[in-house]
Amino acid sequence: MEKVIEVKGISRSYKLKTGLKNALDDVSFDVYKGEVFGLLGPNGAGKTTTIKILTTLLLPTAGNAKVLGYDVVSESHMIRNRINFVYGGERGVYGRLTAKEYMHYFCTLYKIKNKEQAGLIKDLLSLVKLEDAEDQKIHTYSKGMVQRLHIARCLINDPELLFLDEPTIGLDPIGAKLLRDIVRDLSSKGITIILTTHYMQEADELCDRIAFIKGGKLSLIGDPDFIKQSCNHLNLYEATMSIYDIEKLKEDHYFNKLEIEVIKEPYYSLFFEANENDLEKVSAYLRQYGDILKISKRDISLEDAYIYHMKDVG
Ligand SMILES: Nc1ncnc2c1ncn2[C@@H]1O[C@H](COP(=O)(O)OP(=O)(O)OP(=O)(O)O)[C@@H](O)[C@H]1O
Repeated sequence: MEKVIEVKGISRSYKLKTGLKNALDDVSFDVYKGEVFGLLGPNGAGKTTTIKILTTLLLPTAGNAKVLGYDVVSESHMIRNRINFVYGGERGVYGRLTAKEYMHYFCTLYKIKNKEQAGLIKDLLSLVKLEDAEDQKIHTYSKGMVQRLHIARCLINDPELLFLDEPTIGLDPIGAKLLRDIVRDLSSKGITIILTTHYMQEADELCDRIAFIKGGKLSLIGDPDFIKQSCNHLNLYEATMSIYDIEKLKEDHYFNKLEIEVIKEPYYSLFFEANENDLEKVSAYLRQYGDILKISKRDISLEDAYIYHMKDVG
């Protein structure tokens, strides 16, 4: 498989008054052509720093990285024309322009020939489902439309590699779904995509492989199933039952990470982790609190795995 990104031991530190801050610490990974690769981690983990280094906007303080075969430090000029990026919640749009005018402006910046601009703009605005709003001024756009316009803009230079940093942040569920559909569409066209997101369901849906990053270090890398399987030892249950002493149950240390949802008293849904792997034994224990209507072991989600692996992050 062709590697489009090769990261070898990159670090990035900042000098602060309080000492040296390691934003990235000896991170290594590869990304293959055509992948949707997710970088997941809490705020301040080092995701944006990684993306800035790979998009040649920031220099690493140690290690090296190649993008499309070129070194991000010494050959950055060879990389820039062949990649593009969108930061979530990006402002930087010119509200008084229409989408078409905005795209023409960027086409000119990207030195697209005048006679090719109209056709390209039409195709790109239609790809991001903005064809009906192309003559509308951008300040009338919803957040989701603005975000899709950013995507259209970053496709002008026909990039082989796209960096999307929290592309669905602040979007409503329909706007976010539209954007995910576009990401899938771009991926099916062979564009390699590096994605950061705080939405685990989104990462699970879109990413071929995922890297967990915390405290500037890469902690786990693999496809979503592999990441979930890393938590196979967790015994997660969900139950629907009547409970007559909910306070007693809340204090029972048999249940870890207990979440309780009231359906209609005395009926509740319970979500919890137990040290016990045997459903029968867990059911027997639970019966002291009431009658069980339904109980099952729950599959491990990417969010479960994320919470487990990030648990010691403050
Ligand atoms: N210019 C800077 N000077 C000092 N520290 C910085 C600078 N830029 C980033 N950092 C620090 O580097 C660490 C990594 O930041 P980064 O923006 O890469 O995190 P992130 O994973 O993208 O977080 P978020 O999810 O909040 O976007 C943070 O602790 C941040 O405060």
